[in-house]
Amino acid sequence: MEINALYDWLKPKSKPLLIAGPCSVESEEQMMRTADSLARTGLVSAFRGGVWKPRTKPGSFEGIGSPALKWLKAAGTKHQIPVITEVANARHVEEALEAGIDMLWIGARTTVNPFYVQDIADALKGTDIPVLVKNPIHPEVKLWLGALERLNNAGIQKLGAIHRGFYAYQSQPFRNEPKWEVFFELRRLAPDLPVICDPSHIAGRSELIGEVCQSALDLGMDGFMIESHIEPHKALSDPLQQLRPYDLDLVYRALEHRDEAIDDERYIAKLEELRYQIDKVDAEILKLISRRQELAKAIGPVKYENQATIFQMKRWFKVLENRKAQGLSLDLEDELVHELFQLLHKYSIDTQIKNHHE
Ligand SMILES: O=C(O)C(=O)C[C@]1(C(=O)O)C=C[C@@H](O)C=C1
Repeated sequence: MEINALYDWLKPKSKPLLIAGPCSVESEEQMMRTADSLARTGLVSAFRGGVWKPRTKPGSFEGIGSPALKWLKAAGTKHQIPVITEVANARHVEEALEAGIDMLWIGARTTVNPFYVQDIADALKGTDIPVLVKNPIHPEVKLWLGALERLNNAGIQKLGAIHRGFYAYQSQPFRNEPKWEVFFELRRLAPDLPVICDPSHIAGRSELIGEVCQSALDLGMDGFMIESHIEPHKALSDPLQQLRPYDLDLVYRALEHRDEAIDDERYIAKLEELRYQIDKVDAEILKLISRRQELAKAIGPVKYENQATIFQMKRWFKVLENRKAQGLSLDLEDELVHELFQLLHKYSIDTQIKNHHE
């Protein structure tokens, strides 16, 4: 993908980038008062505001719709700050462009559907408006990238991704699971793509937003889109996850900044020493995994000759239970051991199936 560098198209008021504004634009007064307060922080590089809101249940507040576009735009014009809203179809795109909205985002529930994304991309042909794409609700990195590629193919080069977490049945303590590993994979596949974090949708509760922001910075994300409302308790959508502008300012200023590359000799020497040891441990792990796979390969024919199933439930439950207990005594997290052995077991089974078919 041909992607323009983030700060070529969005002048930052602060770094990391901060986009903030209400979940929904509810009235001219609410938008303007929120924007006035946010502008006073001197931190906000763009105002966000939802105009068309995709809600889980019918009967919830679904946004003011088109009339709210001009309230959002007016707030931006007053403070000379670009404004961004969510679009979910070609009609939204046309209306947003006509109202002079400066940037667009595509929501998680739209990113999941290539038909919707293609419609939006077609409607954007011939423009060079910046577009940010939220991750699909489920952790499918190729679908996320696919949406960005559709926009890129339509000529949009001012692109970015928004990591807003992933739906999980009973996610705790957050509303959406961060699954940071999906971000690592996105970075690997598209290293030049700006990625910002939406801690409001991950956290779901305003008191957890600082913690999520710090994690995002620790991992090297480029900025944030955070929901902020002048009076969160009166918000018509997502009241629990919106911060007052004053509190947003406190949260942002408390963050500790990090850089991927640090130019300090002692730091580099210490890092290299520890990485050398990690390399050695990894080599041992790989040798052991290779031995485990060899044993799995040897077990396959024994089962085949005796018409036994490859998957052995009782043995597998015992393995898992026993390894978790061993892990506990080595101070390893239960989940780490669980996931690790799930993976080893999966490949052990795969190799037995493959071996049998060869
Ligand atoms: O014990 C076996 O039967 C194996 O094939 C090994 C193994 C494992 O990898 O640990 C793999 C498949 C079975 O479901 C149970 C355990």
